[in-house]
Amino acid sequence: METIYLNPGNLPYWQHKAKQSVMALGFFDGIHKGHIEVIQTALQIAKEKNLPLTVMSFFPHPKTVLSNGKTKVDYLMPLSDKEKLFCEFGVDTFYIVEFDRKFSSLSPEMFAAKYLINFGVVHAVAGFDYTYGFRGAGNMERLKSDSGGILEVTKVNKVECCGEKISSTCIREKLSNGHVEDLPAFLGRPYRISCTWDGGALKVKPYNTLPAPGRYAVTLDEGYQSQEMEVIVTGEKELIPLPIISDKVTKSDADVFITWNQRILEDVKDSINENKWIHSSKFSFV
Ligand SMILES: Cc1cc2nc3c(=O)[nH]c(=O)nc-3n(C[C@H](O)[C@H](O)[C@H](O)COP(=O)(O)O)c2cc1C
Ligand SMILES: Nc1ncnc2c1ncn2[C@@H]1O[C@H](COP(=O)(O)OP(=O)(O)OP(=O)(O)O)[C@@H](O)[C@H]1O
Repeated sequence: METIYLNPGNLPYWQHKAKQSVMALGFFDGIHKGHIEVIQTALQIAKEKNLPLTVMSFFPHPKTVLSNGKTKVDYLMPLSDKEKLFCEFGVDTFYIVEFDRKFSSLSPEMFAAKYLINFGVVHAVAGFDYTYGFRGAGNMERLKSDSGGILEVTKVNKVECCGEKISSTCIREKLSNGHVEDLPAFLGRPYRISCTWDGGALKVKPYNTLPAPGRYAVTLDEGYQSQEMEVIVTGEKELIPLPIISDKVTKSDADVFITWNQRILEDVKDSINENKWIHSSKFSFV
């Protein structure tokens, strides 16, 4: 899979290079079951038409840009994880448009012309609530006419869980309430974040969001080995591993993944007191 960052400077070059494709559209933070339905629908159409599958997303999040940085978005995954998942799904090209004020003020028709038609898109796929263009005025009902009737358009119906639309927003809410055990039903897999282990602390990498304070059962994955353990998330958003680990994790500055299985305790004060020594001394897993 090829990942292409689009900005006004390189747009003509990539428009010229682009081949015909079926394109899935959206921001896709966290890649939940609704997003997967959009990608799989687009993949099926691409196979039927014998065309490559492309995805067009944006970065940073429109809410952050349009609030001049005042609204902070708790990203569910960094772009690198999104890239890996899209690659596994069979996406051929992942376009990431630099979302800035100038781009946001494009009319729906201009977006369709410059970013879809001029990119060789013959069929666009997005969810029932996808919007585009200045003030989000474009929607799935008008995408065909915004493209001058050229595009074929497929609208994916709402994917729900327990009567609720699955969305990145509701996953962020579950995280902020510590309900990590609910997330597999929304994501289709458990919630996972990337960290680095420096031999003394677990540091959360940028564009990953911790759940609410509490004590959690997690799986720590170091690439070649994984182990069940517990961690504490403090009110200061620190991530403290508890030393109840079976195998040794020896490497310092290692990239590790934490999969969140269950919250065991909501109130972390007792857990932190029990494990005071963790704060006072540099420790390694035993
Ligand atoms: C060309 C373009 C212009 C946009 N302009 C705005 C805007 O002015 N205001 C806004 O809130 N969102 C704007 N958006 C964001 C969209 O409404 C929408 O949030 C984004 O395309 C992601 O769609 P999704 O949330 O359905 O994935 C724009 C998007 C595009 C593609
Ligand atoms: N539950 C869903 N069912 C069907 N399509 C969906 C669903 N959620 C999102 N989509 C579609 O997936 C694409 C990406 O959507 P987007 O990134 O806005 O997801 P979201 O989960 O709705 O995010 P947010 O909560 O920030 O609005 C869009 O085409 C959108 O319409």
